[in-house]
Amino acid sequence: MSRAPEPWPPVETDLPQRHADAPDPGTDLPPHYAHCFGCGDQAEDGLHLRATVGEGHTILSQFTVTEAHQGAPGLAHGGLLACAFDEALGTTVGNLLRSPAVTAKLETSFLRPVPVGTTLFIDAHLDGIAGRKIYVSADGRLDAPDGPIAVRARALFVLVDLSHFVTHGRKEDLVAVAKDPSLLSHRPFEINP
Ligand SMILES: CCCCCCCCCC(=O)SCCNC(=O)CCNC(=O)[C@H](O)C(C)(C)COP(=O)(O)OP(=O)(O)OC[C@H]1O[C@@H](n2cnc3c(N)ncnc32)[C@H](O)[C@@H]1OP(=O)(O)O
Repeated sequence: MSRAPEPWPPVETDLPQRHADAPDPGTDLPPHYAHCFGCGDQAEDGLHLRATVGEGHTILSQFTVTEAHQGAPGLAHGGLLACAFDEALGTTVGNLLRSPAVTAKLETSFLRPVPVGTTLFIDAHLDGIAGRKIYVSADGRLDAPDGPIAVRARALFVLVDLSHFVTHGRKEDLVAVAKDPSLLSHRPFEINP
């Protein structure tokens, strides 16, 4: 299998415009949903990823690998690392464009093992937009913002209407959110951006 990088983004794109209401660089972002496996503070054994807005088109996230995240003894599970990148990339799209979007495609390259106890520093970047398609990529570094790269990811997110979540979400969870809106982040999306 060739390791030659394929062109990225794979189609012609425009540079995404940061939404006028995107949080300022340096802002620490709250969990977007309390029960989100990636960032939720009520998701036991979740990743508890924390994200801070960076300059330009970037968001910096970090999470610490725990015993609950193992694949092999003492090492993070690769699928779980992919989950962390899905979250970090989705947070980047959602916060900088202020529009709901879902992951359509996620590609991860695992370059180094990630031991339990490691903190991964994930630097995610909005790369391009083509209609509803948003291209994003990220590097994950071991134990420091300038540590060695352990994981790389790139993804296609597709902008969706909020009705996507109402149509497909489990009813009892939607009802729970309606009863307690604090389960969701306090920065609601615009319905018609
Ligand atoms: C602040 C908020 C923070 C949020 C963080 C959350 C992080 C976590 C994010 C997730 O994990 S979301 C959950 C996992 N993803 C899903 O459940 C999505 C499931 N898939 C779908 O619902 C639909 O397939 C989807 C909305 C992605 C697309 O369906 P649509 O009918 O709306 O659109 P369509 O199929 O026409 O695709 C739109 C464009 O995207 C392209 N596309 C869609 N899926 C693709 C794919 N897999 N590969 C390549 N291209 C793809 C498609 O070809 C097309 O390109 P063109 O506009 O050029 O024709």
